[in-house]
Amino acid sequence: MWSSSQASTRGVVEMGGRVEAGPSHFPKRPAPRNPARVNLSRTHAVKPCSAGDRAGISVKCNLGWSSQPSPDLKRHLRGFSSASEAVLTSQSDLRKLFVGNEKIGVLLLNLGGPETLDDVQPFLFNLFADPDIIRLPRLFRFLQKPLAQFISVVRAPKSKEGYASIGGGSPLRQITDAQAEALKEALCEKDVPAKVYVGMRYWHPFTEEAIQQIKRDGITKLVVLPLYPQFSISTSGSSLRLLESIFREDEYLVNMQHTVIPSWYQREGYIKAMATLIENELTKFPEPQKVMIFFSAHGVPLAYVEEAGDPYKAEMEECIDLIMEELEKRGITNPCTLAYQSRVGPVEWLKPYTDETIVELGQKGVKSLLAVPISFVSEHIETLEEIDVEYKELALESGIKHWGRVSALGCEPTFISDLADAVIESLPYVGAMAVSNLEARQVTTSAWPAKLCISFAWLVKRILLLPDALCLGILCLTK
Ligand SMILES: C=CC1=C(C)c2cc3[nH]c(cc4nc(cc5[nH]c(cc1n2)c(C)c5CCC(=O)O)C(CCC(=O)O)=C4C)c(C)c3C=C
Ligand SMILES: [Fe+2]
Repeated sequence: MWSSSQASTRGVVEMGGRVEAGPSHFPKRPAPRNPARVNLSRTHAVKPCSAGDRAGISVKCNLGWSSQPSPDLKRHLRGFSSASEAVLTSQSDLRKLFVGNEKIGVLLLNLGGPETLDDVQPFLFNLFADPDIIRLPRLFRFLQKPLAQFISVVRAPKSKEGYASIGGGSPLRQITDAQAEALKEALCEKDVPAKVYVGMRYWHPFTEEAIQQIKRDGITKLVVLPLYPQFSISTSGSSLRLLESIFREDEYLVNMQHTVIPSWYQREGYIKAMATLIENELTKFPEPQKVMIFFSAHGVPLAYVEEAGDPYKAEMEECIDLIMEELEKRGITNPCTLAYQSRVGPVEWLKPYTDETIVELGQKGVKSLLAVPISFVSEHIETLEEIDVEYKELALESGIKHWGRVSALGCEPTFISDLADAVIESLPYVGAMAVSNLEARQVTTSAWPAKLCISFAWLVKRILLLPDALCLGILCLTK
């Protein structure tokens, strides 16, 4: 098991070994229970399915809607049913998935990013206006938007510099669109024709726009798939909460059958694809077996995990255990370490921090480092600028001689095929939204601890680099 301090040291101390993996192998490992997950409808953890099921599927289908399950789909679902207690048992159950003119849609949820430098400030406004990013006490909710306006205006110049250095905007939209297209094709090849939509949280195409298109297209069964492998309140949670509020207001959507795949970091295809990227990158080092595999995950404030029950850290650690187990099966036994990057604000975030860990590794004599971004499946500002430029420079200054970085998965075929399988395996769970779930979620939300609410003043201080006195003023305001 990982702990904050272990993560940065054990792999180093035990050069040639690595931090011990969890006790079981991943096909049997259940997803940890997740108290903070949004219950949009019937969320479920999709379990890995056998690679053998996928072999030989080469049926190209025409675009359009299927009204009958194909033999391939039946085989998929049968495999899933016997392997992991899926709810469908008979042919007539299977047919229920496709009666009449059912239209399957997949909604990919992602963060979104500014496409031009002019978009940066309004993008930041949307981000900071999100109560899952900056939480204000109920009494001060009316300040959310003015505060977001203020912070976004002050932070924009620094953010713009970052986006300017990676070509003038975020590549997220293009990459996510390409992933959507690839997923549609993969589903089609598996004989499950579906439309794939992209709904971004903070920039175009916004989730609301995707939902309008889903309604115009008359989708009747929707699979909601956040593009974050691990669940966090601040990412998938925020997107699902927004979606839930959109659904609640809309009669069509309340009645539309849907399901949510809340996280999928434990899936075999994803784990194998990550392991392959690492394996390939290791060969580029002069002495591959001596390279420290350095997993760098996006951080979240510690209170999200410790107070609000965010499963993010647990899922991250399990994910890394699984990747290392897979590498071990391939005879790769390099040391590894996990650290968290991109913190904003002086409140404590998940530790160890990436920058501090790099310096420590240098001091401990590590000479070769392979950075592996682990919390996101697209290239973005934090891989292209923070890791490739800032952390690389820091590493070289700290005595690291050889630096490498694993690319984000993007449209890697094993990964996309696995996402398609996740969608197919989720179809038996598609069902109508239960009102009681909505109520349950509202209770969960309002029960979030007050500590999260007041920590925002410190966040604001750090984002704006404000002096302590002013920060204390903001803090007093919120108490
Ligand atoms: C799993 C991934 C992410 C988590 C968890 C996350 C939490 C989180 N982020 C901020 C503040 C900012 N994030 C910004 C950009 C950004 N964040 C993620 C992913 C996660 N964030 C991505 C992929 C991106 C980049 C998008 C792109 O355009 O390429 C930014 C803006 C960039 C900047 O100015 O630095 C901010 C600010 C908080 C506060 C938080 C948890 C509470
Ligand atoms: Fe972020």
